[in-house]
Amino acid sequence: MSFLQHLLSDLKIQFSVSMFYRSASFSDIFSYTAYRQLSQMFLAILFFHGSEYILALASHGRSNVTLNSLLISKNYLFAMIFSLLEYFIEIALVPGLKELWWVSNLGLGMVIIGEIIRKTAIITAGQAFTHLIRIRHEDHHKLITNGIYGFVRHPGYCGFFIWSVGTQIMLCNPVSTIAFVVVVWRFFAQRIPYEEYFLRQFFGSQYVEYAQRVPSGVPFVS
Ligand SMILES: C[S@@+](CC[C@H](N)C(=O)[O-])C[C@H]1O[C@@H](n2cnc3c(N)ncnc32)[C@H](O)[C@@H]1O
Repeated sequence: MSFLQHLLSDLKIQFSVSMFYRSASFSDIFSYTAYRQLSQMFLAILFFHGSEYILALASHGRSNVTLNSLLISKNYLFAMIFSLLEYFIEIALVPGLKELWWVSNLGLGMVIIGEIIRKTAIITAGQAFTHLIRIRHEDHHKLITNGIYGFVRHPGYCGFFIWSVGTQIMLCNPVSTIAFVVVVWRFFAQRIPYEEYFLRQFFGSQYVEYAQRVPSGVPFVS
């Protein structure tokens, strides 16, 4: 073997060895678990907000859509930052908690199902689905009772509830899971009666009959 071949093969071995040690120490700090769960979280958030915005553009047109349609409020940002802090603290102190893969995969399933329910609602309602609750009737606003609205009256909220709680179960975050259930449920428990007050004004007995026949889709909200 020539000198050059020796040198190249030495370099190859050293490179492989250093790669091995690099990834070994890297995996001690940023484990596969953290990498996978945080990537799933990042993708879930990116897809949720991106698709909300794109569907709002498709239904209402560019001139009627602002960045508010990304649905990123201060409270929401606070909740997500809190949940990431919880995740990092727990993975450092009790890493075994994050290894409950059946829990994490259940959360991932909820994220996917919640997303499907919400986006099906947005597509079914079309122009009737506005991010701000309508308080004045517009001629083109028709009552939607078909498709997914035939099973629950508030599939958009039902989907978001499942999606948001699912993100926290996916991260195996016990504190944020409970906090998200309480906060998101309270938010919809107040919003639904307010929204339905106007829907009854717009559609009268047609809405009353619909509300009697079809459940809200948010637990314990009639
Ligand atoms: C953010 S969207 C949520 C819709 C619904 N609550 C849901 O969860 O799928 C709120 C807008 O949808 C309208 N809306 C809600 N239910 C509706 C229905 N069944 N038919 C037509 N418009 C509806 C309301 O007037 C409001 O402006």
